[in-house]
Amino acid sequence: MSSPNLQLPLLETGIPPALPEGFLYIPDFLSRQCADELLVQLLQETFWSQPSVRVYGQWHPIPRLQAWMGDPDSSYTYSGLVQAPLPWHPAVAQLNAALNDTPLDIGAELPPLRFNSVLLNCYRDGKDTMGWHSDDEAELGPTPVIASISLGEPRRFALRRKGDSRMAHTWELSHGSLLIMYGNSQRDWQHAVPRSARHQQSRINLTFRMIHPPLHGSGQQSG
Ligand SMILES: O=C(O)CCC(=O)C(=O)O
Ligand SMILES: [Fe+2]
Repeated sequence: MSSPNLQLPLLETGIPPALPEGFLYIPDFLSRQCADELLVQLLQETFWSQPSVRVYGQWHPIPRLQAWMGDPDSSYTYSGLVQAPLPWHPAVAQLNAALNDTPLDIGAELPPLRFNSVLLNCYRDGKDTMGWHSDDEAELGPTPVIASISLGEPRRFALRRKGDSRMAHTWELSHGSLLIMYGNSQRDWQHAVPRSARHQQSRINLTFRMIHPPLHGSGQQSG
């Protein structure tokens, strides 16, 4: 997949802040055309579902749509349920291959981008959200590398330090952007996609992950 520059206008918060160690943001990872095509294709062709998760003893449907894709051995425990992955959508497999081939020279100790699964989230509009969490489940290993690709309406992404309820960083993840979380990002930080009244369009986010068997994690996400 080629990735010439995206020429998107700078959005209100389009200039990302200086990010803490463990976060790398590349706004123009995909070309505009590639991002447009992927968005339409994945909105239509993904087997989206809206699972329920248990929060303080009560079951609630998650506030967005979701799908897991990956190699057959990459099942994942999510809020106590073992999730078997869907097979790779060809376009998502191609994106994974493109990530594998992406050279990242950021002067940090970043292992190669190798992933065996991807979690897709579809935010139908600004009412769909992702609550504060870290992707720190045991099967992701102690210092997971997660590659997050955003398509569609830019939504605000927020970071806060674990143990501190104040938001420390927030910026919009643009159409076709790539955010890499690595190192101690999941140990030290939580992230979220807050609800937003002014967003009306759909957004898809793909988080590529490497899931290491044995698969005995107890992943909990706060919706
Ligand atoms: O939608 C996003 O940008 C974040 C998704 C996320 O945090 C996750 O899938 O764990
Ligand atoms: Fe996450």
